[in-house]
Amino acid sequence: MIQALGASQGIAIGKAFVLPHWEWELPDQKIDVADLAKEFDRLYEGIRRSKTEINQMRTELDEVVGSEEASIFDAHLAILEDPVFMYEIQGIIQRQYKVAEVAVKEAIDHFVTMFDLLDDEYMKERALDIKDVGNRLLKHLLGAPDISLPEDTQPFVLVVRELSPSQLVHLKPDLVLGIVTMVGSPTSHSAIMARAFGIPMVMGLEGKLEQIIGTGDLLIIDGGTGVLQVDPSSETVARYTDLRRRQISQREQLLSIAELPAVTKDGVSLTLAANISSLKELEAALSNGAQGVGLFRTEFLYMDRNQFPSEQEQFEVYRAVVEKIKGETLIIRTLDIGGDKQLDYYELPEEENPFLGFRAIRFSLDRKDLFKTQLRAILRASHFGDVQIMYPLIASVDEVREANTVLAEAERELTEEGIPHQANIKVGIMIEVPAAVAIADMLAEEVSFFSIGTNDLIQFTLAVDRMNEQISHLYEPYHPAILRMLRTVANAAHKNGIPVNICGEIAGDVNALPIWLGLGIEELSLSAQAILPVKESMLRTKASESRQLLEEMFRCKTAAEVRALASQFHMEAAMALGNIKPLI
Ligand SMILES: C=C(OP(=O)(O)O)C(=O)O
Repeated sequence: MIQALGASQGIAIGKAFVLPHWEWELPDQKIDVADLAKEFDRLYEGIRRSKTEINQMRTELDEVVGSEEASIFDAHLAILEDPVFMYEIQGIIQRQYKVAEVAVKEAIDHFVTMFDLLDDEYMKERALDIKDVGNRLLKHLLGAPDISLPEDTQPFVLVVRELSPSQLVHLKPDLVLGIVTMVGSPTSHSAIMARAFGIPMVMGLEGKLEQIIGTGDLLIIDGGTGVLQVDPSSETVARYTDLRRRQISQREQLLSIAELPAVTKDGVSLTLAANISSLKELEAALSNGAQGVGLFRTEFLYMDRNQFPSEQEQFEVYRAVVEKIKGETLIIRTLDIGGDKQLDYYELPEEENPFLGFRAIRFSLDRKDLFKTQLRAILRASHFGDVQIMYPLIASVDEVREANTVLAEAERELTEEGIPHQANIKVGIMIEVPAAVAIADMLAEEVSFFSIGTNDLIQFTLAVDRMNEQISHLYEPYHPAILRMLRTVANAAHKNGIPVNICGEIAGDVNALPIWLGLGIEELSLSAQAILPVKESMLRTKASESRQLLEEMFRCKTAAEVRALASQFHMEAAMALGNIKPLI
């Protein structure tokens, strides 16, 4: 068994097809000075063909999975128009008299090496984009065919060193059972698209691909746990076949509770809202019974494009979302850029610790022009439904007040311009910085709700980088320190009569449900796939028993003890109903 990173849920069992690395032989010749112009013409023709092809793929993808995913190709077009990339290629041709193919290859290698050295997940993804675009350009210059997948064979599990979005777009979901890549992280564009296509995927295998898997090997991949089995025994195949069948039928059965209210056995309700970053994700969330949106990560509207989105563009998206959720609440988080989320068209300063740096509300308060544009768009959308605003990474009362001053200005402007919007829009904050926990009582007096961003709160509290695989075992949501922080925040909020939401990934862990019920949390905001499992858990859980369990958890000194209590509670409730049997 090999442990990799789970990037797209689901189990795939099938024969491997190992995609060869995209490498071509390049002509080993120099050009005459007199032929320079001709060589540039060849380069420009290659660029033109590459752009046409990318535009075609963009249109195809738009039809299949939607414009959000298709916009990945805007980043590819931007590379072909990037003056720095182009100067590098032109410079090599002009100064070293190298043919266009060699110049393109050297430019790709130069930028990819530079980005890889940065040891930054985002830049590594950009390196992958450059390689993808550069290879396409090379293909056109050389007149080489596309590397194609077997079309007329049985469905297979695709194994590839790294997979670019443009390779992924050509995959036929009914032929590709699953995907294994050596390189990449679950936040990469390829992983996002695999999830959109519903193809199970594991990423980040260590070692040499060809030493691990060969074409024709039988593979099992579990995109939920990140487990990969190469040439498994017949017992393992039978076990995973059964697990796969049960996962599929569990998902189908769960759909039957999509319309039921999320209420515990003893009548306590908890709103189960959705975390989304696009309209496309909203559709999946709604079909899973989401009650509104608890976290709209707006930064994705700012990514994969060439400039900041205008007020009108943002307004149209926010309005479309609030209209789609029909009377439910939409919580829009203002731009949380920085950290691992960068913009191609705006250079954020290079930082030693970007997660602790110039990001989120700090960026917005520095660029009040951009912040006000976003607030105006949100306010305008608030005329069409229940929209609330949420500021990210708040660490002080001052930040809330300063942000509210910009909000008041935006509101005044709209009033003066006669543009309709909701008066006194509700404003809440993310609680994700330990300082905000310590002053939660003071912050609670300033805002209408809290939403605990456990992803960041855990990394900051435990001093464990959430992106660092080497210390991922220390990233522990069930740490007693985290439990205590959650209690501090819940108590401060409830004392001031404001609700508390949880929007970090831990909200989707069914074992954690008694913690939320015990603390009296009002809303969980979840990814689409997590909504129904959590609801199912709620329907067979008693809030009164959860409160007792939480008391016991608070007496535990280690995360392992807390975890054991949580999972035992969950298993007992499930087994009592006879709807869970141990999976493995
Ligand atoms: C929801 C959160 O924010 P992010 O978008 O950074 O995951 C969080 O930190 O829990």
